[in-house]
Parts: sequence; C-alpha cells; structure tokens
Amino acid sequence: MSLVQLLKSHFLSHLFICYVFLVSGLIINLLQLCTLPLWLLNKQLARKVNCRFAYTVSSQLVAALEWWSGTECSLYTDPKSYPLYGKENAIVVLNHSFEIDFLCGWTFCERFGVLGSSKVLAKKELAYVPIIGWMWYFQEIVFCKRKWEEDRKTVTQSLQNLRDYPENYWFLLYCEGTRFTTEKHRISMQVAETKGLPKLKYHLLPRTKGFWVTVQNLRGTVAAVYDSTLNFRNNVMPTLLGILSGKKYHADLYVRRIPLDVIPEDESECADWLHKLYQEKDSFQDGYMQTGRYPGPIVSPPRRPWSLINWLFWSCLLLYPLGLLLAQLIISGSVMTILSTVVLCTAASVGVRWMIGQTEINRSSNYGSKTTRQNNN
Ligand SMILES: CCCCC/C=C\C/C=C\CCCCCCCC(=O)SCCNC(=O)CCNC(=O)[C@H](O)C(C)(C)COP(=O)(O)OP(=O)(O)OC[C@H]1O[C@@H](n2cnc3c(N)ncnc32)[C@H](O)[C@@H]1OP(=O)(O)O
Ligand SMILES: CCCCCCCCCCCCCCCCCC(=O)OC[C@@H](O)COP(=O)(O)O
Repeated sequence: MSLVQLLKSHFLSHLFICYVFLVSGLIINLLQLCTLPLWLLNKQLARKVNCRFAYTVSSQLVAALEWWSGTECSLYTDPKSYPLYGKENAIVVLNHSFEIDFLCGWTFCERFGVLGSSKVLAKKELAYVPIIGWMWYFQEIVFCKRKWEEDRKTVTQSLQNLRDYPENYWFLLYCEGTRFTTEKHRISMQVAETKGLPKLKYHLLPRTKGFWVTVQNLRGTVAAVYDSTLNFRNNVMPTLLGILSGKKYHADLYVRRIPLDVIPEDESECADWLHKLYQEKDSFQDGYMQTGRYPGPIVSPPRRPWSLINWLFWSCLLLYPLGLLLAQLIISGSVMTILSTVVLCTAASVGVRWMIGQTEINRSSNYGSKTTRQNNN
C-alpha cells in the first residue's frame, strides 16, 4: 500500500475531514442565520450571499469525491446542448439507484458553475439533518412530505418563490420518489401492471404529480428538462464511506436536453409523457448493461480547482484552533477536561455517522414499499 493510499484509508484523516466539515458547516449555518435581516432589506442580495455560503459547504463533499477519492465523471451528451449547460435554468430528472447519486449530481453542478444555487425536491426529513438540511432552508430547497394532499399547496408555493431567483439553477427531481430496492421495484411494477403500463427493469415507476407541478410552476423561467441517467463502471455500488476512504469510482452520466415547450401542460398528458421518458431511460440502462456505454459522444467537463481551494482554506483555518486545543488539553492534564473532550468527540463522530447513514440505501424509508399511501415514512 502506498503512503497516499495509507493516508486516505487512515482513521485520523477521516476524523480530520469530518472535523473540518462539521465546524465549517456550523459556522456557515450561523452566518446564514445572520443573513435573515438582509432578506428584509435586499432579498436578491441575500439569495446571492446564501448561494456562496451553500457552495462552501456542498463543495467540500464534491472535493472529497473529485480530489480525495479521485472519482472520474464522464458525460455523454449532445455537443450542441453542451454550451447551454450552466447558462440556463433547468429541471434535472435523474434515476435514483445509488447512494452517492446526489453527490455526482453536485459534481456536475460544480463543473457547470451552478452548485451554490442547485435545487431539489427533497423529502421533509432531510430538512432536519444538521448543516446540510439547515443550509438547504436558506438555499430555498423545496421540501415535500410525499403526501400529495399536503404537498400540493406547499410545493406550489415554494416553486413559485423560485420564479425570480437571481442565479441560474438546476432543479433536481427524483421522480421515482425513493431509492431503488428489489422489493420497492416489485411493488411499483405491480402498480404499473394495474395501470396498464409497460414494466421497467432498472427504474421504479415514476411519480408524476411532482414532475407536473414543477414543470407547470417553473414554465417560462426554466428552459429545458435535462433527462439524466447515471451508472457506475464495473457494476459497483459506490458509497459515501467509500469516498471518505479514498476509493476511486467511475461515473457515467447520459444527459439529453429536452426543451420545456415540448412537455404537455395537461396533467394526464404530462404524466403519460413522463412514463414514456422512463421507458426510454430504461432502454438506455439496458444498452449500458450490455455495452458499458451510453449513446453519443463523451464531452466531459474538466474538474475545477475551486472545491479543493475551498477545502484547503477551511482546513488551514481550522487546523490552528485544533492544534491549540490539543496542546492545552495535554498541558492542563485535567482528567475532567480530557474526559469531556473525549465525550464531545464521540458525540460528534456519532452525529457524522448518522448523517452519512442518511445516504445509505439499507436505511431507506419504506415509502413505495406499499401500493397504498399509508405508512410512508
Ligand atoms: C446530472 C445533474 C444533476 C444535477 C443535480 C442538481 C441539483 C442537485 C441538488 C441537490 C442534491 C441534493 C440531493 C438530495 C436528495 C433528496 C431527494 C429526495 O428526498 S427524493 C424524495 C422526495 N422527492 C420525491 O418524492 C419526488 C417525486 N415524488 C412525487 O413527485 C410525488 O408525486 C409527490 C409530489 C412527492 C407526492 O407524493 P404522493 O405519494 O403523495 O403522491 P403520488 O401521486 O406520487 O402517489 C400516488 C400515486 O402513485 C401511485 N402509487 C402508489 N404506490 C406506488 C408505488 N409503489 N410506486 C409507484 N406509484 C405508486 C398511486 O397509484 C397513485 O397514482 P395516481 O397518481 O395515478 O393516482
Ligand atoms: C467532506 C466530507 C465530509 C463527510 C462527512 C460528513 C458527511 C455528511 C453528509 C451528509 C449528507 C446529507 C445529505 C443527504 C442527501 C441524501 C440524499 C438521498 O439520497 O436521500 C434519499 C431520498 O432521495 C429518498 O429517501 P428514501 O425514501 O430512499 O429513504
């Protein structure tokens, strides 16, 4: 094992990365709280400032993927659409089968300069995750309870608020609504059967209401839907813990730009359109399984240095107080101080492990594991 590999897999390196993420994240949350008065005075400025704050947090995870683990991301797309990426608002429709698919999404956002402003229709539970969830509140992320009766009003309102957003953004929609498991797939295919829809092999049956409400409310401000299909080479199932341990993966993303005007306004026509899209996505996955690639040329955007620079900045800033704290701890020799520091560090480690757990498929909610709307979470 090389020295670099040893460093990447060492427990102390992970501890340091998590320390930087936790402390810088909490500082950013605090600074975001301080922007509240600015929202009253100059809302657009407050939004721009919050985009920058969000960038400094989410780009740390991107840096872990791009620079620490060295994961590569290839983009298959039409070269004519490529120059538009990052220059317009778009709704991104992505398959939801991998624990780090959101992180690959963020990585592409970073490469096209829309990471700080990126949006998602996220389950409400994520709003309570410290740092990321709290940051999302200021980033105007749209939350849903996955109960349409309640979501219809709140989601519409949150989407309407985005109409005058001052920065270009990508709005991510996981239409499957939950992560792929064989059990959820079996059940959703039963639903497909009762609806007379063709079976999907690699996707859950898409939920159409969220897509329709998003398209309708963002019409006129969003230019296109980016139909995106993600896979990882060599059939691996990447994890956030793998990224933290410096494990290198290779992501392949296929993106098709579909102008928003071609999407029907009528709800049931829009639902049919989405079902058809998922049937196409399924055939792309089938092709990938057989050939190991998607159609079209690879036009991968290069990684940018900013996520690394941001991480190095926070590391340097937070290394000094950490060193000071450790030195004082040793000098003081007080059992009480040492004990309370150990308790604090243990609590922080448990907290970070819980946060990482939010990304793990085996801790996924039971939404979609029943054909009814009961016991969703
Ligand atoms: C490549 C570039 C990437 C760029 C990335 C850009 C940005 C990145 C930004 C951030 C990254 C952070 C990532 C965070 C990830 C967090 C994501 C999530 O939290 S996903 C979960 C939440 N999101 C969703 O659920 C979206 C999809 N859901 C919907 O749209 C739903 O419709 C809803 C609006 C949430 C409402 O849900 P509800 O269940 O109440 O209603 P539905 O109408 O959907 O359900 C009833 C409907 O479904 C049929 N049904 C019943 N059982 C099933 C089943 N098991 N499977 C499928 N369908 C089922 C039922 O018959 C009803 O049918 P009908 O409508 O015909 O009556
Ligand atoms: C720099 C690196 C530091 C690493 C240490 C800290 C890592 C903390 C990471 C916290 C990340 C929290 C963001 C969670 C995003 C989870 C996305 C996701 O995939 O959600 C699942 C939902 O879509 C569906 O939920 P289910 O119904 O499947 O249940």
